[in-house]
This record gives sequence, structure tokens and C-alpha cells, in this order.
Amino acid sequence: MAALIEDYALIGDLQTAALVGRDGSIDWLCLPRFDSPACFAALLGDEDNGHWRLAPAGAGACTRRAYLEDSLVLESVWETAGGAVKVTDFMPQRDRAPDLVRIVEGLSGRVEMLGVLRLRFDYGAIVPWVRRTDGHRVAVAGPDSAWLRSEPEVPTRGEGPSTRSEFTVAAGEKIAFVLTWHPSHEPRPALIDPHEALDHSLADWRAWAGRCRYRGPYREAVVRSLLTLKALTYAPTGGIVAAPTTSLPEEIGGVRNWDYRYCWLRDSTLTLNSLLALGYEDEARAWRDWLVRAVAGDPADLQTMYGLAGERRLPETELPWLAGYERSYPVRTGNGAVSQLQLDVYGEVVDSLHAAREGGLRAKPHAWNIQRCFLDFLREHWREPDAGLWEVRGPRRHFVHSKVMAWVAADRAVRTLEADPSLDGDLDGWRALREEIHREVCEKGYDAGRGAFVQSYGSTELDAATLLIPRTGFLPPDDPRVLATVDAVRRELTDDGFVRRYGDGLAHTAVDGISGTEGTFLACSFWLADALQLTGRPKEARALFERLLAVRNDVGLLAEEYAPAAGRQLGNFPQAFSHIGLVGTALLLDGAGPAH
Ligand SMILES: OC[C@H]1O[C@H](O[C@H]2O[C@H](CO)[C@@H](O)[C@H](O)[C@H]2O)[C@H](O)[C@@H](O)[C@@H]1O
Repeated sequence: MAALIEDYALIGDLQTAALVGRDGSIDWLCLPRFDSPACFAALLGDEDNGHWRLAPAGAGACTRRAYLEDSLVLESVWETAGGAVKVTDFMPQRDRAPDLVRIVEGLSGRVEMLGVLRLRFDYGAIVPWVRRTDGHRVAVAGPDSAWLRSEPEVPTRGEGPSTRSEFTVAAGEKIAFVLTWHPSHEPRPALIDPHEALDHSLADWRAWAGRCRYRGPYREAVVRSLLTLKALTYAPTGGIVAAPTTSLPEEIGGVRNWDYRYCWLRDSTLTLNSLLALGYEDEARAWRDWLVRAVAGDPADLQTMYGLAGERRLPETELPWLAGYERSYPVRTGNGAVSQLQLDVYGEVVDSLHAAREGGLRAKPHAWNIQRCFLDFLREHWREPDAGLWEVRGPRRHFVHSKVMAWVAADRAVRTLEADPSLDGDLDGWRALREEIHREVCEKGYDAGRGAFVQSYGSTELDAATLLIPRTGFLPPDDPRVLATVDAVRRELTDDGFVRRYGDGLAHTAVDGISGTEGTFLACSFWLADALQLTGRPKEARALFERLLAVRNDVGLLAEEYAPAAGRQLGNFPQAFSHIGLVGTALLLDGAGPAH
């Protein structure tokens, strides 16, 4: 059975990522890209679906573990009766083939170690042929091959469905294992030196983290979140995935299990804003260029999400051979929300390009053309109902947040033109559009009787996304309607102080058309902290923020959701949305401008 979600740590090479449990088992890894089929899928089934455990024989969870400084190099230490041993796990940034490196180092005494490797290609479905060649164990099936070697060589043997290595490590000894994925039709991949690769990886991550401009009191948490966001970036294209996993459930045993290994425009723009606010212009530029390529074409064809290279077809299917995380079934790949109309996305993209421009990123003519096309599209379509930022699968509605973000698109376009009249655009028309949307949202989106902005026109349901209203500039933080909305969300949408997206229980299904319910949504909880700060309650904002920091796992990672009663993280992990929220709130508490 897989571990608790919060028991996993993340390692990655900016093209894919793996989850390492406290027991030394790597239970999730997709190769060669984030969205490729997993070769270790025990996370969503059992050990037979693929995993790689390397730990002292008979041991359980490690005694302690941590990332080595500001890096994605993970060190896990076991103290056993015979002595102490450290396993250092990382994925070097790759030249060609992806490598997973595990260096075992004796710290004291002598420790009996056991390695169990079960490679299962295609999400745990395919048992490969394993042979020995050239000092390697090579597993091959279909298009995939994986090569395992160790330095110095330790004996391995096949036992049933796995490759086992039993060896002893004494104080001062180091044994490095390297697992390399390669297309099966190609000759053996080039070998890396695992120790040199470790030095390079550390130096790269250190240098990257050192560029962070944040100097406030939450530096450790902010830097870890930024490292996590960076790890979710697919370096060859600049695309950013929402999370490296699929189908970690929003409810244990439930059906709310989605594939997040794609680039949502919403999540990516928010990631970009965080990176840009803290000095990472290169990533911002790479993503902006990715965006320009991905969305090229008719704005009516804009998708809410794309593949890592901008692919458009992401058909949602189920993997019936996987039992699901703690029996949360189905396990899905692809994502049906890809074809939804979500009007907020236009606002998020225009806002982000506006922030990039203001942040000093040299504008690209294409980027401005995209914004103009988006405005043309919104002028025609902003009055339509949509699926909203929560991607509901029930009937379309007039979501207040979607309309507010349509206003944001018009507002940022107007402001860009005002600042640079040499640009081409319909200043008067966009001003009128901005005015019209504002009037309608204030008329139809605010329920005076209820004393709050509601989720959609005509509904009495609340929605945590309305907490974003003061951050967008749609209304000032001291507007009585904003104050009332923040209070209503706090009163009615919280669970032990953490915020739900909307409704609860049956109300949940009524809103989104999916059975079951879910935990509190961490990004929304950060938004409440932001709203408290903006509306003059800084002590309460800080207190909530610090409670949220305490939800992070031992290595600083957050999933999408949190179940306060069970004290468990839920949903895909680690999730960009949650870490974006953390960075944004840290900046806001520090007096900096909005990062989301
Ligand atoms: O709630 C149903 C929807 O849940 C997922 O969407 C959520 O994740 C996205 C990626 O982080 C985020 O952009 C969105 O706001 C969230 O609601 C799922 O991907 C959808 O398919 C599903 O309909």
C-alpha cells in the first residue's frame, strides 16, 4: 500500500519527477516526461505496479530526512542496530537520457541493505524482460528500456517479478545506483558519473535558489515553494505542470481523481507571477514564449490546458488495472476539462502578460497580438455561462469569478494601452467593456440580502474565489461588499479555519456535478489570509498563514487539499496552486505587491 501523501518527497530533473517515501521506496515516476506513462505506479496501486525500494533490510521509515540545502537532492538517514546509513536520491538535469541516482553511504557501523526494483512500464501494466548486459540489468518492453548499474558493482538477482540486491555498507563506503531510461531501439545510453552529477545538481539548485529576491521572515518556506514550482517546469519547452501526479484523490475512497500533469494556463500564469515577483525572469520569458506558441490560432480555440509542448488533445481515460490510491478509483489520465469554456483564463493570461511587461520583460509583438485577440473574443463572449475556474462538470453558469476575470482582461489591456499609446488597440471600446462588466457583476453577482458576492448569478452559494476580488483591483479592499464577502466566506466556508472552495457534502455535488465531497482547498486558504491582510486584519492573516505553513510536510511540500479532522493532505502532490498561494501570501504579509 502506498504511504500517506505527505510522506512523500519530490525529486526531479525539470522534465519529470519522482516521489520518494520515508521508507526509501520510489512509488511514482513517469519517464521520460511528466506526462509519460509511469514505470513506478505503486502510488496508485501496489508494489506490483512498480516501485524501487532501497533501505536497510527489515527497516521501516527513515529516522530523518531533508533536502540538502536549497536543492532537490534528498537525503534519508536510517539509524539501525548495526549502524547508520544515508541514501541520497536525486535526478541530475539531463543531457540526453533521464537518470535516477541513489547513493548509499555508510555513516557508522555496518548496515545490511536491501534493494528491490520492480519496473512496470505503462502505469504498472507491463512486466518487462530483464537481462544482464555490460555490467547492467536491462529491462525492456515495447518502446521503453531501463538500465540499472551500481558503482562499485553489487550483485543483483532476479527474484520473481523483481530485481533484488542485498549488500552490506560499512562506515565511509559509498555505493551509487543509477537507473537510466532509454528508448528501447537505441544502443546503451551514455554513462554518467553519479558523484560528479551530484556535485553539479547541488551547484545548479543552489545557484538557482540564490537568485531569489525574497528576504522576509519566511525565506525557507518561500524558497522551498519556488524550488517546487521550478521542479514542475518542463525545461525543454518552458511549460509548467499543475502537479507531477495523476489521481491522488480529493476524497479518500472517492472519485475526484484527476490528471494534473499538464499545463493549465491558469496555474501556469500564477506560477509565473510568483517567479517573476522574485527575480526569475528567465523562467517567465520561457513560459511567455511557450504560451505564445501554445495558444497560437483562433482565440475561440483557446484551451484551459495544454500538453508540455502545447499539445491540444488530452483525452480523459481510465486505467482499470490500477486500484487507485487507498482504493480511490478511477485512476485517470488525460483531462476532460480541456474542452471546457473557462472565461477566467483570458483574464489570467492578460494579467500575467501585463505583469511581465510591468516587471521589465521585453514585450513581444506576438504577445500583444494575443491580448488583442483575447479582448475581441471576450467582447463577444463574456456574457456566456462557463465552467468557471473550478472546472465544474455540472451545467455552465455565470460564475462571478469568471466575469471578474473578464473585467481584469479589459482593465489590464486598457492600462497597457494607456502606458504605451504606440500600441495598437481599441482604448475606448475596452474602457466601455470594462465598465459594462463591472456594472453587471456588481448588480448580479452581489447578493445584498445574503451580504456577499455569490458563486454565480442567481445562486446563494458562496465561492472562495470571490476572496480574490480585492487582489484584482475590481473593488478596493475597504469596500463594504468586499468586507462582507470575506466575513461570509470565513464564517460559512471554513473547516477548522481552512477554506473550502464552495459548498459541502451534497452542496458540493450540486455545484460541480461530481459525486462525493473533498477536503479544504489550500490555495483558497492562502487567499483568505491575503484577504485578511488586505482588509486590515494583519494579525489574523499571519496566524492563518502560519497554520498553513504547519500543514506542509517535513520537507516543505503541499498537496492541493487538506482534511483538517484527519490531519491529512489530499489531492495531487505537490501542487503548484498551493505553493503559488504560499509565495503570494508571504510576499503580501511582507508588504509586497500581489503575486497572484
Ligand atoms: O473540481 C473538478 C475539476 O478538478 C480539477 O481541476 C482543479 O485543478 C486544476 C489544476 O490545478 C485547477 O486549475 C482547477 O482550478 C481545479 O478545479 C480537474 O483537473 C478537473 O478535470 C475537474 O473537472
